[in-house]
Amino acid sequence: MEDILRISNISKHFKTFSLSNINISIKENCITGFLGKNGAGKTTLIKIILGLVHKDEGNIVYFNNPNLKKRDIKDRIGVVLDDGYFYDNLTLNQMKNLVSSTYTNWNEKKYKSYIERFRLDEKQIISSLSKGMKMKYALSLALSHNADLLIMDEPTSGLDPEVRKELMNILNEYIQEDGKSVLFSTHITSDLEQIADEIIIINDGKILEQISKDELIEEYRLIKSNNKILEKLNMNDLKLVNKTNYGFSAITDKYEKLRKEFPEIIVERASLEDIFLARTEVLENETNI
Ligand SMILES: Nc1ncnc2c1ncn2[C@@H]1O[C@H](COP(=O)(O)OP(=O)(O)OP(=O)(O)O)[C@@H](O)[C@H]1O
Repeated sequence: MEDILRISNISKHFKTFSLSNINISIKENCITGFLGKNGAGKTTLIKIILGLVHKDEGNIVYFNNPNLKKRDIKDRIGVVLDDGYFYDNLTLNQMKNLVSSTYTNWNEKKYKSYIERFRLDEKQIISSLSKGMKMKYALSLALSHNADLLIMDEPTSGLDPEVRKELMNILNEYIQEDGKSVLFSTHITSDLEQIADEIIIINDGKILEQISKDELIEEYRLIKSNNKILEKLNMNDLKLVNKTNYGFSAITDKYEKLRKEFPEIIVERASLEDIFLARTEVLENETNI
C-alpha cells in the first residue's frame, strides 16, 4: 500500500503550545482516524497539511511525489473543516460557483447528485443552514472535484446519529474507489470504531502512536471481577480502574497473564474509547512523575 501523504519531523511552536516532531503517513485506500483530546493539536496539523498554517520544521510529501505543484496538491485534496470557510451571506449556489472555479477537475454532475441526495436547496443562504446541513454541503463540495484524499476536521461533532451514520456510509462508498483515502479527525471514538482502518493518536502535540485499528483493539481487554481479586492485582497492569462496592472493571494489555493467574476474571472486548483513554492516561501519569 502506497503512502498518499508522508509527514516527517513536522514541528510548530506557538506561545503556549507546540506540535513536536510529527512523523505519520496516510495510506492509500485507507480511512485514517486522527484521534486526540480537545487542544491536542489535530486542527493545527491538518492546517499545516493544507498549507493554511506554516510549519517551523519538517517535510510533507504529497501523493508520493516530492515535486508535485501546489495547484495539483490542492486539486487532489477535498476538505471539510469544522469552522467552515464559507461566506455566510451567499447562497449555496453562489458559494459553489466561487469554490468550483478554483479546481481544475470540477464535476458539476457529481455535485448536483450530492445536493439532491442530501436534499439541500441551492437557493438557501449559507448562514441559515443547520450544522448538519453545513457539513453535508461542505462534503458535497469536497467530493465534487475528483479529490484522492478527503481531509475532514471534526466532521461529526454536534451532529445527530442519523447524519453521522449517513456520513459513515458516504466515506465507505468513497473509499471503495481505487486510490482514495480519508483522514478524519475527531474526539468521538465511536465513529472511528466503526469505520477507521488506521488510528493515529495525538496527545499534547506529540504523536503517541500510529497503528491499525484492529491491532489496537486486540492489544487491550476490559476485565471485571470482585474487589478481593483487585487487591491481589498489580495496579501497574491496570488502566482506568473503576471500583464500586460490588466489584471493579479496568482496561489492561496484560489480560492473558491475568486470565491464567485468576481464571474467575471476566475478560471482554474493550471499546476504542476506553483504549484511547487508557493510552492517554498512561502518558499523563508518566508526565506527572
Ligand atoms: N494561531 C495560534 N496561535 C496560538 N496558539 C494556537 C494557534 N492555533 C492553535 N493554537 C493552540 O494550539 C493548541 C492546539 O489547538 P488545535 O486546535 O490544533 O487542537 P485540536 O486537537 O484540534 O482541539 P479541538 O478538538 O478542541 O478542536 C491549542 O492550545 C490552541 O490554543
